[in-house]
Amino acid sequence: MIDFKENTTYAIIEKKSEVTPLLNLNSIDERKKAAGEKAAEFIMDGMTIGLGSGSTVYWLLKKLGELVEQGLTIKGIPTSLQTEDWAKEFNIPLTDFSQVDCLDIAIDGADEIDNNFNLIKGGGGALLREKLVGANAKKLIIIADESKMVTTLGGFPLPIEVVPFGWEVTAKRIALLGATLHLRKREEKVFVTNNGNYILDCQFQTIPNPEELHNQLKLLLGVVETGLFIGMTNTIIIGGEGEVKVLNKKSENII
Ligand SMILES: O=C(CO)[C@H](O)[C@H](O)COP(=O)(O)O
Repeated sequence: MIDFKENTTYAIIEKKSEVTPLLNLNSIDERKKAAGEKAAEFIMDGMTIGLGSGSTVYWLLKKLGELVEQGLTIKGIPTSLQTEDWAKEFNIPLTDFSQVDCLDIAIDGADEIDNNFNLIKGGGGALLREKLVGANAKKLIIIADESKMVTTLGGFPLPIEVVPFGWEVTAKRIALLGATLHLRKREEKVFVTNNGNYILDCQFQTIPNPEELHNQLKLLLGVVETGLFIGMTNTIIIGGEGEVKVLNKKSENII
């Protein structure tokens, strides 16, 4: 586990990182909830918001639902059908990219976060829509419990979305890059993404250079998108033991 207070990677320049002590954050779920609820503080009236996917985002949506009930005016673009269902359950108004060119903010979970705030995403299979939404937002905030923080990516098998046709040959080409992989299944049936594609879960030994690997993968015919999110976020909110931390990445443009 990384000690953020002593790790210089998280030197604060743009905005001070912040640690809010909270009691009783003992379980992973409580930490996810704390991170999700903290993220709601970044939402302002009138914003259009990219709504990520996963169990941490659930808590954000629940909180946003409460704020909407109290009069907050927002619109969200969901990154999965599950998120769309939750947003509807919490009465969060929705929109889409036919109405909105650029989102004010997107908030999403992650499966792994490295020292440089690069991410592995796609554990829930929503990586393509998540990347589209994150890439079309002015700011992407990542929310997670502390267990997602790693020094180097690759402990979590990298999800890669591929077209169903010929997935077997696409898988062989990915394996040549050094991965052990399998086709994702749920209850013994092939898992199909919200875009009608398949997911290959690819275990690389480690991923010391995520950008290079992402670029290599994207050159392979049949690969739709990878779960590597590189340089897309400067802010992560981490629920840890007894506290929630807002960490801002050191900006390379500021001396
Ligand atoms: O990338 C994702 C889905 O595609 C999720 O954001 C990621 O899997 C984290 O999920 P959780 O908050 O449930 O741990």
